[in-house]
This record gives sequence, structure tokens and C-alpha cells, in this order.
Amino acid sequence: MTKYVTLHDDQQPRKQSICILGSTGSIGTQALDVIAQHPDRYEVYCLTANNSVEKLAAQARQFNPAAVVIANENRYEEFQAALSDRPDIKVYAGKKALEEIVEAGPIDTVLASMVGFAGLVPTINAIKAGKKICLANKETLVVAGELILDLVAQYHVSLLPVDSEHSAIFQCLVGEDRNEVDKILLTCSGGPFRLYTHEQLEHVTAADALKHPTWDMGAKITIDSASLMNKGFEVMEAKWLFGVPADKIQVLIHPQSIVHSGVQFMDGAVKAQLGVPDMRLPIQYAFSFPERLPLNGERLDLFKAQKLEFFEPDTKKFECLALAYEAIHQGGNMPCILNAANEVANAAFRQGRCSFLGMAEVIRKTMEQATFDKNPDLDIYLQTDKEAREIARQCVEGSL
Ligand SMILES: NC(=O)C1=CN([C@@H]2O[C@H](COP(=O)(O)OP(=O)(O)OC[C@H]3O[C@@H](n4cnc5c(N)ncnc54)[C@H](OP(=O)(O)O)[C@@H]3O)[C@@H](O)[C@H]2O)C=CC1
Ligand SMILES: CC(=O)[C@@H](O)[C@H](O)COP(=O)(O)O
Ligand SMILES: [Mn+2]
Repeated sequence: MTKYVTLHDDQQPRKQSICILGSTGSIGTQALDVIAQHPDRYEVYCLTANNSVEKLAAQARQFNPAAVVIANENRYEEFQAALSDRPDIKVYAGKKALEEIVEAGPIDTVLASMVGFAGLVPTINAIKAGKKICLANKETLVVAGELILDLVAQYHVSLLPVDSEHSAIFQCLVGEDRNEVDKILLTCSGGPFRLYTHEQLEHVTAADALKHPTWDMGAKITIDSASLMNKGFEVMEAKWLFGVPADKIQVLIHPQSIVHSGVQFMDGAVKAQLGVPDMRLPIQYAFSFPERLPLNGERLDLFKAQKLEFFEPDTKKFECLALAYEAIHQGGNMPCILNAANEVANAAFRQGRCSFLGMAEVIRKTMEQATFDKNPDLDIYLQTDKEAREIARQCVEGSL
């Protein structure tokens, strides 16, 4: 029995008290929309952001959390001033405060929806504090999948996927505990450059890459979708979440983003989950599992969708996907190196300091030069992330 169904004397389900890490982002704001649709089920214990002082303060006024954390300490005074008329809301600042707030006693569920490596330590702390984890922050599993799964088992916590494909796979696997998976069908939109030639890719800009054909998401993941690094990360995420080796995870380019992913079983049966591209469903399902709750929003109309296409990905044209497979093959801390280099290259591309194709070059060079460790622990991941970022920065500057 999952621990969220705690009944009061009157047999009404107790409200699930939620901490949202990264509440000002794309996933965070959609999670608040889900919570607003079910005030009888969910309440907000804590909201966090990095720099978005005004947005976080506005969210705090609307959702009345017990605590709020702004990760950038330099924004503390400004943030405190913005909520000075709300002494009932505790205001904290800094990376350490953010990493520790997840341990607060009243929290049932932590939605890990910060972006990047910064999400790793708070997620680990939340697991160790016995919280239910709704995981959007895929970088956590990319970097330290084995460590996270070991901790989840050791602390007996629930880990629910939020990423749309992994939520789809999870939904297909419900009730199939006794049945062996033949392969996972992991769909991918192909991004805005799906039909571009290599020559065209030499000239694309961040503004072009930020126009995702089907999903409206934060800037970092949108660039990862354009380079197909996002799909490489999702192969790793699926491998850890569902215990399926990478060679049994088939990536299918599906430009319509209607089939969110599927599973083929030993008898050849394929189950898939379909829907409009809207993250509120996977967010809500992670909160409410095993129940389904009503959700306002657009419904899938298959007559309107008309055609559903599937193609093989081109790993020569999209080298980031090939690099992700290489990192999976090498194992150890290589996915951590891949992730750190990607975070640096992705940011540099957005700032116009690196070309689109240059991102893969930076990542490849960093993978060649960073110190490899076959059996990393958390300390090694922290060191690896630091070292790989430094190498990647130098690659971006063209000094290596
Ligand atoms: N968006 C989507 O549809 C999907 C996202 N995901 C994953 O979910 C995660 C969040 O993505 P998304 O919502 O798009 O990202 P956004 O960039 O929209 O939001 C990121 C959030 O994290 C906060 N944040 C950023 N850096 C830090 C930091 N160093 N310390 C503390 N907080 C920080 C931001 O605060 P601030 O506003 O102050 O910058 C913001 O609240 C990513 O890992 C992504 O891969 C997975 C599937 C789909
Ligand atoms: C919404 C979501 O889950 C994203 O990870 C999405 O998958 C990105 O689209 P791509 O398939 O283009 O990477
Ligand atoms: Mn996804």
C-alpha cells in the first residue's frame, strides 16, 4: 500500500502535502495548476526557485506554503521584502537551505522539477527522509541512476516518473508485474530540425532550436530535444526506472507526439499511452497514482490527429544521441561527464558562444579528457561534475 493514502478518523483521505523544487519553471507551474484543480487532495508545503523572486512570491501568495526557498542567496533581501507582509510564510535562501527543506516532517511528496545536476542532492535528501518522489528532473537518473535506485530500495520510498514518456511506460506496466517486457518503445518528436541536412544544422541558432514542434517546455530541455540529447537521457532514465537494458529500448521518431511511449510484451502485444502533448497529465498521475483524477484541459481527438508516423532516428546527423549511447556503454561516471558537458554546451549555445553542432564536439572532447571512474559514489559524482564542467568550459573557449 503506498503511503499517500493515510485516512483520518472521518475516513476522508488526508491532503497530500507537496514540496515543489523549481516551482517557477515549466513543470513547476503546471504542477501548481494541477494542485489548484484539486484543493481537497493536495496542499503546498514548500515552493522553491533559483532567481525568480517575483514569480515565487506571487505563487506563495496564491498557494500559502509554510516555507519558500530562493536558491540564489544574493536575492534573499529582495525576496524577504517581497513577502514582508506574510510572516506566516518562512523565507529561506541558499543552496543548503534548498537541499535541506525537503526533509521537513509535514512533507509527504517532493516534486523534483528543478533543472540540471543541481536537482541531485535535494532528491537524495528527500529519499533519505522517506518522501514520495515525483521525478521530473531526469538529470538525477542520468548522473546517478544506480545510486538513486539503491537508495529508493533502501529507504522503501515510491519513485514516480513525471517525464511524459516514462509516465506512459509506467502506465502501460500497471498490472503487468508478472509479465516480461520484450522491448520498450520510446517515442521522440525529432525536434525542430528533424528534416534538416547536416549543412543546414551548421547555421541554426538558439532561437530556431527553442521552437519545439509539439511541447512547450523550459529552455534547457528544449535545446536538448533539438539535439536529441534529451532522448539519450531518456534511454538512461528508462533503463534505470524499468530495469530494462538499453538494447531493449527502441527510440522511434514520432513527429506528432501523440503516442507518448509504449511497451511490447513477450507475446508481441503492444500497449501504449496516447494523449495531447500536455505535462499536466503525467504530473497529476504521479501525484494521484494509483488513482486517476479528473483533469481540465484539451482531450485527444484521433480524427483530428489523422496520422501517426514512426521513423528511425539518425544518430549520424544527431551526434548527441550517439554520445549518450557511448556513455551508457562505458557506464561508471561517464553519463555524469556527458551530463556536465551537455549543461555547459547547452548554456553556451543559448548564449551564442557555441554552435549547434559544436555542442556535440564539446561533449565528445570532455568525455575523452575527464577522469573515468568505473564505480562512482556521490563524492565522485560531485567531483566529476566539477571537473567535466571545467573541461567543457575550456572546450567552449576553444583553448583545448
Ligand atoms: N518542461 C517539461 O515539459 C519537461 C521537463 N522535464 C524535466 O524537468 C526539469 C525541469 O524542467 P523545466 O520545468 O522545463 O525547466 P525550467 O527551466 O522551466 O524551470 C526550472 C526550475 O528550476 C529552478 N532552478 C534552475 N536552476 C536552479 C538551481 N541551480 N537551483 C535551484 N533551482 C533552480 C528554476 O528557478 P528560476 O525560475 O528562478 O530560474 C525553475 O523554477 C528538467 O530536469 C527537465 O529535463 C521533463 C519532462 C518534460
Ligand atoms: C514533454 C517531455 O517529456 C519531453 O521530454 C519531450 O519528450 C521532449 O520532446 P522530444 O521527444 O522532442 O525530446
Ligand atoms: Mn520526455
